[in-house]
Amino acid sequence: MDWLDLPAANAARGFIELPGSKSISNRILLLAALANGKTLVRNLLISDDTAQMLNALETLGIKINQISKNDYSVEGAKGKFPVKQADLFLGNAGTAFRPLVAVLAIMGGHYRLSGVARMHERPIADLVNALRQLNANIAYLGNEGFPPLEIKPAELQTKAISIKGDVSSQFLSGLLMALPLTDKTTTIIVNGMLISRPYVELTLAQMARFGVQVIQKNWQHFTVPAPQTYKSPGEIIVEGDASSASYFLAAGAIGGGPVRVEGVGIESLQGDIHFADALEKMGAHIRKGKNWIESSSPISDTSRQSLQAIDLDCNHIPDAAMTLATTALFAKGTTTLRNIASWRVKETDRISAMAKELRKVGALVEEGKDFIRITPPATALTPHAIIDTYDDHRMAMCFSLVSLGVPLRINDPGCVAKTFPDYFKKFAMIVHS
Ligand SMILES: O=C(O)C1=C[C@@H](OP(=O)(O)O)[C@@H](O)[C@H](O)C1
Ligand SMILES: C=C(OP(=O)(O)O)C(=O)O
Repeated sequence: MDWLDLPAANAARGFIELPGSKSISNRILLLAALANGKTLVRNLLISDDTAQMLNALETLGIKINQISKNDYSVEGAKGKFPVKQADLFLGNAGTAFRPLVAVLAIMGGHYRLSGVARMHERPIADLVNALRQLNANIAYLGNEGFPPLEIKPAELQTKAISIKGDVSSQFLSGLLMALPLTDKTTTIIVNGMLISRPYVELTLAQMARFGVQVIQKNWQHFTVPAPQTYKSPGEIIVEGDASSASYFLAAGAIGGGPVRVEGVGIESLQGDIHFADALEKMGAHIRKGKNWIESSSPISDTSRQSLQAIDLDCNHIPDAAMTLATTALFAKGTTTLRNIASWRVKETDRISAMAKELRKVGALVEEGKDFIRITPPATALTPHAIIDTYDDHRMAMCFSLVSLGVPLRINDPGCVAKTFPDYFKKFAMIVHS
């Protein structure tokens, strides 16, 4: 295993152009592949997760051309993938795996979908159960309730279906994107709590860009008129990734700043732009524009002051909330991040991984089923900790912030390739000693 030694830095300031949003990139690729007409996708995120989606779509017979580094043209297949039989490997990309299961279940072909070992531990039963209500033919090839899956052709029955929303919003997003392609209108009822709601809003917004409408009564009741056709909007520019922005904004709030991220701003639909509001609650100075956000440390008349701890329900920002956990190391008091049960079924058990690694730098940490509580060490952070990253890009990126206090080693830094391959190069551009 390789590692990266980060020296201690005492300031953060600068400007970062964000890579494209993972969530938007993979939605746009899928919808462009299903659309009528050719779509030019600009500023696509180039990372493991988007590579999984691109490879899968090409395997399914979609013609995709790379025009320049981040610009791709996608030839839409008018709602039907040309290839009717395929084995797809999707790594650990939830934004590829979940929507593709939903779309392929209604495609009338024979498909197998698998991923890395961790993907085979990430639940998918709620989505499979919803699709089975439509009479989709889906079998578990390994453990019941988890990938890998096999999908076979089936005579679909359209009707009202229900889905649970408390494990992952990606199941509902997948259904919403797939159902317009069926023959008849379906109603979806969400049973119980819907977590990570901004991602469902993002799904509906991307579908609307392709001319497809969903009638929504509230967040528990959706009617998907069908058949509908996705129509290429011609050109789409993918906005910057708001979750990736969180590390730089936190650095600005901890290390003086200003740090400005360019690519997302007040008009963004990505839920993770609200990470900036959480930083503001901690005392950071935040400025926002149409296409940028900037952070600086709290300033008093006389000196730079430290951040304050917060107690926050993080259900709306599940990914950026992880950044709050390491930012809490630089805040006065005890920070509690609540309503984060989904962390346990993502790239790793993120509550347990975060607790274990935070303790290595001297924090006092309490964890529960759906919360984490962090008190920074009374004196100073422990220098030279060796941080394990659990093949979780966000663990690696979050812990880079510790270098604003003390030097540390980050094991397997390459795991950032899932969403941000040149993260550490960009991080080095804004930290100064
Ligand atoms: O739909 C999406 O693009 C995502 C939804 C969220 O997952 P959950 O809905 O499982 O919380 C988020 O954590 C993930 O990184 C991306
Ligand atoms: C949870 C994440 O990824 P996925 O899309 O694989 O669910 C993430 O990027 O933090």
